[in-house]
Amino acid sequence: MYNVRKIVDDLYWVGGSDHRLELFENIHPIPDGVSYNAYVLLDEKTVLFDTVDWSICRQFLENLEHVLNGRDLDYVIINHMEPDHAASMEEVLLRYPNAKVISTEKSIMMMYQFGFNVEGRTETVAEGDSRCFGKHTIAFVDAQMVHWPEAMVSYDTSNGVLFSADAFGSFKALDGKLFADEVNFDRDWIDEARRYLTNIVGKYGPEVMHLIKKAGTLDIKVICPLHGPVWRKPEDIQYILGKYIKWATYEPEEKGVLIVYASMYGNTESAAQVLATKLVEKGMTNVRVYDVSKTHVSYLVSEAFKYSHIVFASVTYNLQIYPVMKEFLEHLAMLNLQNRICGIIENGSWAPQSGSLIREFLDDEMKQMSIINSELSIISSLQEKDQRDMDLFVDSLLDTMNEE
Ligand SMILES: Cc1cc2nc3c(=O)[nH]c(=O)nc-3n(C[C@H](O)[C@H](O)[C@H](O)COP(=O)(O)O)c2cc1C
Repeated sequence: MYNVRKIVDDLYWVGGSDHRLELFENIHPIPDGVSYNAYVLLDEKTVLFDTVDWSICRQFLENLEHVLNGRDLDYVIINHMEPDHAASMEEVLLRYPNAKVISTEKSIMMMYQFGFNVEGRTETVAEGDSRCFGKHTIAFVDAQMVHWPEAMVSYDTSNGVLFSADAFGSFKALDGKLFADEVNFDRDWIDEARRYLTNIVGKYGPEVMHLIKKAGTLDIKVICPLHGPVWRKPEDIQYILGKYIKWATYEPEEKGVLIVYASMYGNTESAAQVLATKLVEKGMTNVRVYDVSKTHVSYLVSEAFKYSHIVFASVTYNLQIYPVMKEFLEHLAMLNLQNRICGIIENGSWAPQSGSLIREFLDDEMKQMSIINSELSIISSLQEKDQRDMDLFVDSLLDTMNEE
């Protein structure tokens, strides 16, 4: 059965939600599912914007057929070639043999790379080009490295609809609620939107800002992303733009302390909990504590983008940083996270090394990660004798709170 929604006059959502996939990009857990969005414009010509992941291809094709309602499909505009959006393209071209594909040169090259038979059916566009389909004229804007090199966004100059590719997307299935104003986004969606952006696009902050600057010249009324809700209210669009600007410029959303610990037998964990208690007792209640071994790194990355301060508390492991903690640090570096205030707590029972190694990593592999001047080095377990150092550590963290 078809399952479509009208967005504005002439424009329909024909995508779908997927609760089956365990790992997005075979890395990121998606316990709340994900949506794959595609859109159909009915004008003098009919235009499909992007397709969907194989997993919901059948639903998508039923939706497409229903909205076309016996009409032929004239164009397929591909904004992004990642297979979670382009995988069903071939099926569409087989079923609609008159359809032409409009996309960037790099995108069309990738179509051949992925083995799609598009011979004689493609039309290359670049930034500044536009195509008229009747009442609606679509302008094309480069979105290179948001987050692939071939990406573009499409803008309907007649109604202000921006087809934003992966920008402004989110994990989490739609489950019928297509519009951001149909959910409590700041309560129920923001964490999955942040986890999606920071892990999938986080590395490309400058490119996201470049796209946002270009989008700033457009009179955007509706944002139709490839995942997650559609944005149609000015105040909602301002809200998500504000979040994107913070994430893309690596600005923390909140003044607070993210404590991530690596502990095998509970002593470093205990020290992390003592730290949390002392922070709260001194009035800093915006504290989150995570066990690096038990929390998927995509959640830790997302939290690291959210908070202003990060404490890395790690055991030493065969003279190295605990491997799972090192992996977390490497994810942060790969995603270009920067501009955070950090604290380091090390634990070792004969030759503690993790503290100096974490400091070295933050200094050498990341940017503007300022480390508070007091460090805490624990020998096996936190003892009464360590209280003073712990209190100095807490005060040093809090002092930087006021500096910002
Ligand atoms: C497999 C293993 C390797 C360790 N390697 C080191 C080491 O190289 N240097 C050191 O000082 N302590 C080492 N330790 C001790 C831990 O760093 C830590 O002091 C101990 O696990 C207590 O902390 P926890 O209760 O948080 O795990 C090691 C412990 C284990 C189990």
